[in-house]
Amino acid sequence: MDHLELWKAIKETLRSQITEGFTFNNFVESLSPLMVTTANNTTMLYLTTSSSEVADAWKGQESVYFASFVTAAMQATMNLYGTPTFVQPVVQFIEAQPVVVEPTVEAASKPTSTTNSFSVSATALNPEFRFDTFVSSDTNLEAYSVAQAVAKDPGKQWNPLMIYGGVGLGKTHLMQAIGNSVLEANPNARVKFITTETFINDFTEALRKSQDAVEQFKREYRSVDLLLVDDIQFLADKAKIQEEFFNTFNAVTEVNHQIVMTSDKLPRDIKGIEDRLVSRFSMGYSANITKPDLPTKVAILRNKAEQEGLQIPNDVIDEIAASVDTNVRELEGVFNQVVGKLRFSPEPMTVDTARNILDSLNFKRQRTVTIEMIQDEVAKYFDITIGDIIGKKRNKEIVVPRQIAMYLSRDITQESLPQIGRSFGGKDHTTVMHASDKIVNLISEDTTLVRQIQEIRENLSNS
Ligand SMILES: Nc1ncnc2c1ncn2[C@@H]1O[C@H](COP(=O)(O)OP(=O)(O)OP(=O)(O)O)[C@@H](O)[C@H]1O
Repeated sequence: MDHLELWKAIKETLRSQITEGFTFNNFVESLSPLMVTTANNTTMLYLTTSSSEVADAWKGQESVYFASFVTAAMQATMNLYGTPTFVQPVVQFIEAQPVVVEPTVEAASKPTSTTNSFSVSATALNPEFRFDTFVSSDTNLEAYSVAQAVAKDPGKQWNPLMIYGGVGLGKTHLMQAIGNSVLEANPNARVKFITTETFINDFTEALRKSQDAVEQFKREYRSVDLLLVDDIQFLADKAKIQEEFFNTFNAVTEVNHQIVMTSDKLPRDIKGIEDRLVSRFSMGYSANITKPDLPTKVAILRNKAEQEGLQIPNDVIDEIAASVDTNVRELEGVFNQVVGKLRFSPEPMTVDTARNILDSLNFKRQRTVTIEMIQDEVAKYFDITIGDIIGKKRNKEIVVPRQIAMYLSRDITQESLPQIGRSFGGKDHTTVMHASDKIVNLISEDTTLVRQIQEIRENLSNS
């Protein structure tokens, strides 16, 4: 769907949902779609307005009202078309002439013409990705602190900086926060943010065009003060591109300019990356970001609500945070959906209405499962006693359930091996390790065991 069709469909949705709101209609009518892009599983719709009042309203206090309506309608429209991405409408003020919006990854990487002209891509930094909008906690503190140090003194101690971790955990946010911070301190700094995909596209395009284009590619990629490269795992198995990246890397770091990269894992764990690149990447500092715990998720949502001027009851925020256990991108997406739907709903914004919406979106509150709960469930399932589970009997009818309980305790709870051992009648941590390894090995060949474990898991989540 292009930006025109998407905006038309959104307007239809808005029309069918809004009964009052003359001002709102004026607001919607003053917006024009500029382009739509999708990156990092988020679809962004850029809208422009020539009304400074509308632009101010979008940014100011009224944004609570306008933005959440437009976001919810955009999400509803995308859902209708079966596109499960997260959405973000962006409104920009333009004066009489249209402004040129810097192309994002996809737009930028497309060839702009069929002539021989060549230009490398420029991707704008997201102005929202700043240090002050990033919630730091134990799960990202190391990356957050080093990123701040790099932003303060780029090209010095931590070069290159590699931020690695799972999908949607804030790697791009932190990396761009460095860029935004460097530009704030020095607006003339040459900061270049690209995804690895853009690098590959640019280089391939330059090779296809001419030697001059390749020279231009080299000049532009190598003459930066700060190079931010997202998702370098996509360099894997691309020998020619890796060679060019290696040269770019050397050119930038040799003159003490800074490189920051993100990746889904440590470079040495990415298959298909040449050793010399792995060794270069390991020269600086690698910082890991892991999944946020519950207090961090709550803090992220409170922060978001505050930034957007939304009055959301604390228990509603807690309920959303406890229900999404994947990553921050999904957490924010679910938050937007729940808050958007609550706004359309005639029901008051309570934890019960939020719960109903979460149920309809298929998000269940994650309960904290304890070792004791697992022992209890396993004992019930196999019709034995807790005493058997934590005791020392060696007959098969007891030993296998005990091993299953240890395996599940290791898999589901956050407890350490020694702690699990203590909870099983003071056993050694190696006993727990062997027991759960045994089950892991058996799972691959024993379908009855797989079914039993599955049923116990289901019982645990339903109890
Ligand atoms: N600690 C945090 N505080 C505030 N917002 C966060 C935090 N972590 C992640 N986010 C938000 O979550 C969303 C996803 O983050 P981001 O795009 O940086 O993830 P990523 O790790 O780069 O994911 P991917 O691997 O898919 O590229 C962004 O909107 C970001 O602002």
